Amino acid sequence: MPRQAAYEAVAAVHRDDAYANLVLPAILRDLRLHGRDAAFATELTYGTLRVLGTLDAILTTAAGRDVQRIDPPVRDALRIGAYQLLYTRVPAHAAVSSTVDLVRSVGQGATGFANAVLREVAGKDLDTWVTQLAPPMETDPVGHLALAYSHPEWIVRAFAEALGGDLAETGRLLIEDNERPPVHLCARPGRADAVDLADEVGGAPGAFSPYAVYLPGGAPGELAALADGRAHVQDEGSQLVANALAVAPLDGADARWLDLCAGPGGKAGLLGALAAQRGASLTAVEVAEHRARLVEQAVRGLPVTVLHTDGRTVGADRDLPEGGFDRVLVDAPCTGLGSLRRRPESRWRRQPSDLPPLTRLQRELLTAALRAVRPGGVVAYVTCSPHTVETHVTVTEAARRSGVPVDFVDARPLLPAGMPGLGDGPTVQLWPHRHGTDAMFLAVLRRG
Ligand SMILES: C[S@@+](CC[C@H](N)C(=O)[O-])C[C@H]1O[C@@H](n2cnc3c(N)ncnc32)[C@H](O)[C@@H]1O
Repeated sequence: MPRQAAYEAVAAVHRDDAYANLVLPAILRDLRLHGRDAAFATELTYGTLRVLGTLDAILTTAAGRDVQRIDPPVRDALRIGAYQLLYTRVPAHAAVSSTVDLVRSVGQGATGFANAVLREVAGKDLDTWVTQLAPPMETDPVGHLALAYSHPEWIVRAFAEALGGDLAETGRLLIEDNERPPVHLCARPGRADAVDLADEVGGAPGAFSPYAVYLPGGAPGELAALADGRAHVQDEGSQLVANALAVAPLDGADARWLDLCAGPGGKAGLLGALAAQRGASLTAVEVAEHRARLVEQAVRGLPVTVLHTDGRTVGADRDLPEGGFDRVLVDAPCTGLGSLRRRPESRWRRQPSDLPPLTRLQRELLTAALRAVRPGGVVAYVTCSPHTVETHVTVTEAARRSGVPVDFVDARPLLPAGMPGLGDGPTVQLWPHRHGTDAMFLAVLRRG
C-alpha cells in the first residue's frame, strides 16, 4: 500500500505537473495510510523525486534504452523500485518483487522487463553506479556533482558560484538538499516563548532565532499552539531575515512597516507580532488573491492591514504612499533554489529561462520598496534563492537604477551574535549545510 501511494503521487507529479506536498496527503487519506506506512510512502515519494536525475541515469543504463522512452507508468514504478534498491534498507528481493507487482497493476505485459531492469540495478551499489556513470570530478566537477547528488547542472553551477567556487562545500550543500528537511516553528513574540513552546511540543529551541523551535518527527500535525495563534510553521532562516529588518537601527519614526510580497504570510506573522510589541503597524501587500486571503488568516489579531494589490503600485495607490514607511520588506518572488529540500520536484521543473522574468520583477519590486521607504528608513531585500543573479545582481542593479540614494547596511550584526559562516558582508547568505536553514539571502539598504 505505501508503494501504491508513492506511485500515485510520483505519477501525478509527472503526469499532471502536481506538487508532491499537495497531492500526497490526499492520496494517503484515500488509501487510509497512517503512522509508519504513511511515513514510508512519504519517504519513497520525496526521495524518488529528489534523486530522480541519478535514478534515471542508472535506469537508462540498466534498461539499455533511454528512460524517457519507457512507458510513463512503468518508468515511475521503476524509479520507485530503483530508489528502494539504492537509497533505502529495503531488502533487494522485497524491492524487486513489490515493484514488479506494481508494474503488473499499471503497465500490462511489462513485468518481465521490469524484473530484468531491477535485477540489473540491484547488481551494483550506489557508489559503484556513480563511479561508472558520473564524469570524473577532476575533469568535470559540475557534471560529477550533478550526477552523484542528483541536481541539474545549471543549479550546481549556480550554487558553486554563490559559494565562491568551493566545490567541496558545494557537494556538502547538495547532500543536505537531499535530506528530509526539518520543521521549524516560530514562537510568536508576545504570545509564546520558544523554550516553553519547545517543552510543550517535545522539541528543542532553535540554535539561532530567538523564536525558533525545532519540531521532532517532521510533521506539525494538529498542535494547539498553531491552532490558537501562538506559533506558526516557518523555517528558522525566514525568521532571522524578518527579524533583521525589525532590529535594523533607525533614527526617527518607527511606526509604519510594509511587507511588499506577503503571501502566504509567514514573515508578516512574525513582523506583525513584533510590530504589536513596538506600537507599530504593518501593511502587508500580496498580488495573488488566494494568497492575500492566507495572509489575512496568518495575521489575525495582529496590527496588520492586508492589501490585495500589486506591490509596484507604490505612489499610485493611496495606501502605498511614496516615502510613507519606516521599514520595508521585499521577500521577492524567486526560483526558490534555496529551499529545494522542501519541494522535491522543483529542481527538475525550474529552468534557467525562469530567471529573466523573475529578476525583472524583483528589480521592479525592490525599486518600488525604495520609493515606499522614507529617507533614513530601511529596506530588507530577501530571496529564498542563493542564485547570484537573483541576489547580488538584482540588488546592485535596482539600487543603481532606482534614482533613490541608498547605502548598504551591514546585515551581519542584525543576525544573532556569534552566528557562524556569514561571510564578509554587507549582505548575508544563509545555507542549509552551514546553518540548517533554507538558503535565504538578505540585503539591507538604507535610503539616503
Ligand atoms: C517569496 S513569496 C513571499 C513569502 C512571504 N513573505 C512569507 O514569508 O510567507 C513572494 C510572494 O510575492 C507575491 N508577488 C508576486 N508578484 C507580486 C507583486 N507584483 N506585488 C505583490 N506581491 C507579489 C507572490 O504571489 C508570492 O506570494
